[in-house]
Amino acid sequence: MSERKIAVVGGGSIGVAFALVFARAGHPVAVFEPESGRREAITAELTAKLQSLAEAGLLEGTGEAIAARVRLEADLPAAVAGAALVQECVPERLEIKQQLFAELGEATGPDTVLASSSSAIPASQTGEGLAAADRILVAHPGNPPFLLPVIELAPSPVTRPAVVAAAHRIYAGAGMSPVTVAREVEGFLFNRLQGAVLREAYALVRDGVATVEDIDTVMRDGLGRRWAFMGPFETADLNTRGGIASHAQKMGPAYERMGVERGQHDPWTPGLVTEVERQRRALLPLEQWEDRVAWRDRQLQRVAAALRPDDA
Ligand SMILES: NC(=O)C1=CN([C@@H]2O[C@H](COP(=O)(O)OP(=O)(O)OC[C@H]3O[C@@H](n4cnc5c(N)ncnc54)[C@H](O)[C@@H]3O)[C@@H](O)[C@H]2O)C=CC1
Ligand SMILES: O=C(O)[C@@H](O)C(=O)[C@H](O)[C@@H](O)CO
Repeated sequence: MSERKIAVVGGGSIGVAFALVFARAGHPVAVFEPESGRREAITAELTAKLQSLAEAGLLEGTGEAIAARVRLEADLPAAVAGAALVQECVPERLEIKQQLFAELGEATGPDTVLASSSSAIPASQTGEGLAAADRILVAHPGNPPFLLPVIELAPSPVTRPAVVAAAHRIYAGAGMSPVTVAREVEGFLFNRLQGAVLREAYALVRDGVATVEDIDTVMRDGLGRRWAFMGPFETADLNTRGGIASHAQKMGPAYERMGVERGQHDPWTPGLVTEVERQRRALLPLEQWEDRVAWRDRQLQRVAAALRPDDA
């Protein structure tokens, strides 16, 4: 549990979710939301989410005690005063974020981490020209962050490493799974991966290959089940005897042709496959492959049981 204050700026979908994440971890949370209708809805939304988590057995402590740590502040300076970290959760519009971060730079001390929830806008754009740019980074969650623990930390080239480390500690301490994006790109990791799937899904509908419903069924009843507990590399590694190098040999040419069809020629070159194989073998020696495949199937059984309809 941490007593360090967190400020959430923007009380919409993600702002309320982040307020829950940090309050659940014991932080006092200040929320600044300028729109009165939204502000009036925040407490009830927070309470409802906490109650649902408690009913699912996913809450340590009482919802009331957690909600009591969240306070709505009437103005921005009061909300961010003394905060260890500010989580920006305003609309995905560069001009709004740039204006806000200019205000945040003025209203906070040199040790306050300024984190943007942005889905795709790099910190180098959000903090462009600001003295506080060296303490701005993107900390992008999946929605909702109180149930999807991954958070991708995307610093700009001028973000101080100590700021990234401080952010990592705070998010990890709040039960999240921080990953650090090594080089600044639009959309970071989560939305680049999600975008690759969505681009193909839209193209398949455009070309009359499948319906929206059938494509979602392939994801829900297929890929999504495996991806609920494995990433794409571990999935491929366990799909093929011999591991991911064997998978690349068997499937690489077909995936390359599919990419060319979409105007994207990114072949899995021998050097790239060697590097991916090196990283995978460091995580799972081939002699453990059979055991890991058995683990995979046990996990899929758990997922199947969890998703079984209540009236089954
Ligand atoms: N909704 C989602 O699935 C996810 C959203 N994000 C990102 O999080 C950010 C917020 O997204 P949402 O919560 O969905 O948006 P939202 O529209 O639900 O909430 C934004 C809130 O910010 C308030 N706001 C507007 N200008 C403000 C200002 N200057 N200062 C303080 N508050 C202000 C609005 O009144 C509104 O309540 C966006 O950058 C979005 O891309 C990131 C991950 C997932
Ligand atoms: O999909 C998510 O949860 C996030 O990666 C997002 O950024 C949002 O979906 C975003 O694309 C829509 O606000």
